[in-house]
Amino acid sequence: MEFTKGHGTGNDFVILPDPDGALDLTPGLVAALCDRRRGIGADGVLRVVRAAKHPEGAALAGEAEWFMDYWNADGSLAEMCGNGARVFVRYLLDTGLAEPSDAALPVATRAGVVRARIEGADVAVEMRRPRLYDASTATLGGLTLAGTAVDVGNPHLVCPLPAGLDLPALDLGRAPEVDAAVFPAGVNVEFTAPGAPVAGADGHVLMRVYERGSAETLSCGTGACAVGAVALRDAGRDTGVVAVDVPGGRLTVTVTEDSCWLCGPAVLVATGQVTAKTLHP
Ligand SMILES: N[C@@H](CCC[C@H](N)C(=O)O)C(=O)O
Repeated sequence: MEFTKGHGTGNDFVILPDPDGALDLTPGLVAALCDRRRGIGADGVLRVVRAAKHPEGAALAGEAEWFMDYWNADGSLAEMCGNGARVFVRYLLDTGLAEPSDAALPVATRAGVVRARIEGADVAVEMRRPRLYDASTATLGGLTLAGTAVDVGNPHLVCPLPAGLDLPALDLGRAPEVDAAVFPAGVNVEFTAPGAPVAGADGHVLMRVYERGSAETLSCGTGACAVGAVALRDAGRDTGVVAVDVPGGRLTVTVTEDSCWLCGPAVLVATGQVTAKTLHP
């Protein structure tokens, strides 16, 4: 099996080219590939498959040639992955599966079609506008934090830390406890603190994330979009630009009237061959 390894602000992926949807990708194989000691190691898998050849992509084949079949490291599926979409587009362009053009490149996902463009060394992806829909809480150890539930195609809970709590000191070694009635399918939880003003941005937020299906990661693109939307709401704004600093770097989130752009670096670092048999004892 041929693979490429890539990342966006340290959110890393094993990319599997499978244009015709021939690969028997299972939760067990995904978890084995993502294992950081016994496999290649990653936060998730991106299968690159023609939309027409994937049961969940076929309906979108008229709008996008490629379907991003995204899997979390534990072998679960997710609707959307913002950094994954940016890395996916980098892969399509670098391998010649898509041509660079001035027009935005459409990619089909479980959350619908997203559109991407290259901005210098960065890849920007336009996703749906985050929908803030509820108040809830996350409990970490003995600490319960208030947060806002946000739908970015996948579910998020954004919890700003009260003054006096140190973001780097949070222990994200275990999953935060959340309200299963609000998040029946689980949730990605973002913890935030205010950042110093950044030129050209309406807001600046520092973020750490505990991802559903992948534990703590160095970055989460949809999470950054959720965080950006909450920061704008808290500043009394509907639209604007927010710089979101994650442990893996900086993402720029631009919330417009009807969509959300996520921009940042997307890098391919290695290619190789892996044998499913070796991964599966
Ligand atoms: N890291 C991703 C989000 C991946 C999916 C998430 N863990 C979920 O289960 O919803 C991103 O960059 O958005």
